Amino acid sequence: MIIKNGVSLLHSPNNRMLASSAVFRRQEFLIRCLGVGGQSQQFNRKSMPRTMALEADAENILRAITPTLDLARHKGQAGKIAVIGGCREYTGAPYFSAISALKIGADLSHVFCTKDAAPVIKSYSPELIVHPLLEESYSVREEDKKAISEKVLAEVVKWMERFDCLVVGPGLGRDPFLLDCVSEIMKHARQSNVPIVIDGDGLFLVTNSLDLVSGYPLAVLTPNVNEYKRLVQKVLNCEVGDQDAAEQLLSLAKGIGGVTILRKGKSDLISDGETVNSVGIYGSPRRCGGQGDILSGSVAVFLSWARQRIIAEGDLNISPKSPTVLGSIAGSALMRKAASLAFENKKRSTLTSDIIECLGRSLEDICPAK
Ligand SMILES: NC(=O)C1=CN([C@@H]2O[C@H](COP(=O)(O)OP(=O)(O)OC[C@H]3O[C@@H](n4cnc5c(N)ncnc54)[C@H](O)[C@@H]3O)[C@@H](O)[C@H]2O)[C@@H](O)CC1
Ligand SMILES: Nc1ncnc2c1ncn2[C@@H]1O[C@H](COP(=O)(O)OP(=O)(O)OP(=O)(O)O)[C@@H](O)[C@H]1O
Ligand SMILES: [Mg+2]
Repeated sequence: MIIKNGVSLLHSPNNRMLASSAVFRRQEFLIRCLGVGGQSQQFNRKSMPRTMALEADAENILRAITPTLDLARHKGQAGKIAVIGGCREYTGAPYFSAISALKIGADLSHVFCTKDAAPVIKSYSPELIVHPLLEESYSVREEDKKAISEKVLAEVVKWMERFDCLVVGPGLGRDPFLLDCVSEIMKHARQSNVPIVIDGDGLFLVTNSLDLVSGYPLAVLTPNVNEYKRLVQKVLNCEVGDQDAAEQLLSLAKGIGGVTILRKGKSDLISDGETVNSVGIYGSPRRCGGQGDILSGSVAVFLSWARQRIIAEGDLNISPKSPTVLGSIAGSALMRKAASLAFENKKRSTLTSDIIECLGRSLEDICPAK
């Protein structure tokens, strides 16, 4: 392993899974430990026993990718996000994700949800653009399914080119017909090179249909404890505790062809199959539902911003380089800072909406608007 200017390269000599993988090719894996200001150190392969994830310099990354506010910019340039989610049972999750994207600084936030969910989501906020497009099996006759599926896809495709990022899954539900339609939407997004953040029931879908994301470098998966467990069982055919956490995440991201995975937990761990970063900024001990939804909207915005900057300016002179990893680190850090701030005020009664209210101030503390 080499640690140089806060960036460490390492490998895992005991990792049979990686060693046996066709893609391993003896390369070394990058683990970021930015901002530690440590001495450069050299390790050879044998002296490094296992993969480690070291803390990312999230605040610097946030500053590097957040666009300045400029009177010359027009609506849409700070990001257009679409959330695919929202069904009869769950209307909060897509709302939390989409409104978080706006509160962080995206210009436009759309929600594509089922017909039942749309009026409810619209009533939470006039800021969101809500499309009542998706259908669940109960409302569709068997003989109409093909035509309806084509209509849904055609409607979403009309908008697709305009989006900087999709978030697929918050409150989507697991209806098979609906998930088939969403698979087609994802295939189209992929053909159009639109980044996709996949969370909640979107992870249920891709765990059962890995081809939807496998090998797509603009995909970010944001599993919670249960979602991660299901992915590990499916892809690595083992259990979560069977391997060191960072090493297992690296194998998993590699196993899905280099997608980025943000494993949520006490510390968030992020890997694209080449690097492992951790974000352990103090968050909140409250685990109320909906915090993962904030995270998905947050990652979508920062990923869009990182990608825009990289396309416009080339090398941003920060590490890591990948826009999906940068977006994940920034999204995680901001969510955790906002959760900590909300908890300071609300303690045991902290709710997801309290955290959303703290997103703006948390970003302002790191990158002031002026
Ligand atoms: N207000 C809303 O509309 C919300 C809807 N949500 C949606 O609900 C759907 C299902 O998401 P879930 O997160 O419940 O699915 P999971 O598969 O993660 O959870 C299923 C079950 O596991 C339990 N569980 C969750 N986290 C756990 C942990 N850390 N350790 C042990 N057990 C745990 C839950 O209590 C639940 O009974 C998704 O579509 C999601 O987006 C959630 O995002 C929460 C908020
Ligand atoms: N033990 C923990 N300590 C501190 N922060 C945590 C912990 N677990 C999760 N988080 C943070 O909370 C956020 C949401 O993670 P969580 O695991 O609750 O997602 P989720 O189950 O998908 O949430 P949702 O209810 O929205 O579906 C993440 O950004 C993560 O950093
Ligand atoms: Mg979730």
